[in-house]
Formats: sequence, structure tokens, C-alpha cells
Amino acid sequence: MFPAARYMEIKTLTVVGAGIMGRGIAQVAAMGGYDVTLVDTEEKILQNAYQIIQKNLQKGVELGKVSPELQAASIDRLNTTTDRALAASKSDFVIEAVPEIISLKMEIFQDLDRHCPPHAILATNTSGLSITEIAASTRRPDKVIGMHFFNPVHLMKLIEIVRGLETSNDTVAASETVAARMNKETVEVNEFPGLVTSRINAMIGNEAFYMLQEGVASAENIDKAIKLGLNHPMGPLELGDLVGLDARLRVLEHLHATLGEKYRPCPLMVKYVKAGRLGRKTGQGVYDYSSK
Ligand SMILES: NC(=O)c1ccc[n+]([C@@H]2O[C@H](COP(=O)([O-])OP(=O)(O)OC[C@H]3O[C@@H](n4cnc5c(N)ncnc54)[C@H](O)[C@@H]3O)[C@@H](O)[C@H]2O)c1
Repeated sequence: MFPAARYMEIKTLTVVGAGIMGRGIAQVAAMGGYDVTLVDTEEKILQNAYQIIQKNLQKGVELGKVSPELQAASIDRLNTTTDRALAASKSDFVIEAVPEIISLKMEIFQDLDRHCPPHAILATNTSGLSITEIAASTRRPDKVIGMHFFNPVHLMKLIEIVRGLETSNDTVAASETVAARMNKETVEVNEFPGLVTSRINAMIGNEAFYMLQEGVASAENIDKAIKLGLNHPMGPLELGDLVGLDARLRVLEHLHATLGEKYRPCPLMVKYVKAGRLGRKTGQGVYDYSSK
């Protein structure tokens, strides 16, 4: 049992990074009733994210899953800015979703720590980096935690709540509250490379790439076999394209460095990333999306 929670009520939530994950997190946070500020480096990235959130909410209304009132209120609660320091200074809770590069995340956490009020909790959506290492760049490691969301954020039910070495019970409790307001289920995981889901997923995706490289079967047939034979909702190669092959590669490189040889990234995946074939977001990955 946790002691009675001793965190301040969370009203304002900032999301840093308006990419695939950040915009989804901003959407579910606004739907959960928080005043949300979405931060990125360029205005045009923010405008794009804002439009995608609007489109998702509209689709939710058309499908009868979101009420028009919730749609309007969520849009009302959502702001965007390129001024990270200003957003941080008004935040009770921050969720970082910038690319999976440890030096970038540490730099951002150091800066957030400088600008956020002392009570603010700082969460990272890292897929596999060390929460403890990220927390060490701040003076509040007890208030740093991992919240690992899944893509697409507005549809996927789970968040892995990840404890770093010094994450406090109050920080875990506050993050559980935020997750519940976002209408998500949680599992608590102790920090370890790749957590539960990324480690298994990266291995399946890597193995599928090795099969493609070895000519075991076509991409379509590898995906079809895993979907229809093993009952996965998506094939590992189409999932890699959805997640982004650069993000997938970074997770594998980290698992390889920390857990050993069996996680060595498939050379074909490395080649695709070098060619800029990153998946859906660049129009081509394993599959070609240019005409879709
Ligand atoms: N894509 C997934 O399926 C998935 C799932 C779970 C977790 N994650 C993790 O979420 C994080 C983000 O992944 P993504 O797929 O959304 O990446 P993405 O590349 O789609 O988005 C990252 C965004 O961060 C922005 N950014 C870069 N530097 C910044 C800075 N200094 N300040 C503010 N914004 C900055 C970029 O402009 C970009 O819009 C990564 O750590 C990734 O491992 C991704």
C-alpha cells in the first residue's frame, strides 16, 4: 500500500515533443481535463500536430466515441508553443516525447528542472532509455518517472509506469492518477532495458527483418503469417513502419549495448534507416506509402 498521496493537484500538463507520440499524449491529456501545452521546436510542427489532434477528435465524434462537448472542451484546453521555458514554468506535470537520444533527453530534463515549479513531476515517454540516468540530470530525481505510452496513443489502452532508482511512491501515485484521467490502464515496471513490451517487440521486429534479409518469405507473407498464424493484430514489419524504423533501431541498439549479442540490429534495418526509409512518416519503409 502506498501512503496517502502527497503530491499537489495536477491541473496543467506540458508535453514536450509534438511528434507521433507527443501529439497523442496531448490529445488524451486534454480529453482527461488537463490544461495542456504542447511544445516543439518549430511552429509548423505544432500546427501539423494540432490539425492531427483536431482530425482525431472529429473522427471520434463521427464514430460516436467522443461527445461533441468533449471534443470542444478538449480543443479549448489545448495550447501550443515553441517557448519551452515559459510552458515549463506553469506546469504541474510534464511528459517528454522527443526522439530517443539520451543526450537530448538529459539536456531537456536539466532545462525543465530549472524552469518548472518545485512540485512539478517530470515524466519521460522513453521506449527503453534509463529513467535513473535521465533523472540524474535533475535536482529532483524522486519526481522523475517513465510513462511509456503506445502508438496510436488515443486508441491504445496501456501505459507502462516505470520507476527509476529514486522515483518516489508519491510520484508513482501522481502518474497513476494522470493515467486514469487519460482513461488508460497501467502496469508498474522496474527500470530495466526495454521494459516488458519494447524488449519483446524489438526482438520480434528484428527477427522479422532477419527473415526478410535471408529471403525466408516476402514482407507481406511474414506479416500475414504472424497475423493469421499467431493472432497478432499487426504484422511485425508493418508495425515497424508505423512505429518508425529509426525509433525501432535506436531501441535495438540500446538493448544490444546493455543486454548483449542476441539484440544486434539486423543489417537490413540499419540500411533502410541510412537510406531515410523510416516507415509511414517518410512515405517508405519496408512498404511503400507514397501513393496512399
Ligand atoms: N513511435 C512510437 O511508437 C513510440 C512508442 C512509445 C514510445 N516512443 C518514444 O517516444 C519518444 C518520441 O517518439 P516519436 O515516435 O513521437 O518521435 P517523433 O520523431 O515522431 O517526434 C519527436 C518530436 O520531438 C521534437 N523535438 C526534437 N527536439 C526537441 C526539443 N529540443 N524540444 C521540443 N521538441 C523537440 C521533434 O521536432 C518531433 O516533433 C521517443 O523516446 C520514443 O522512443 C515512441
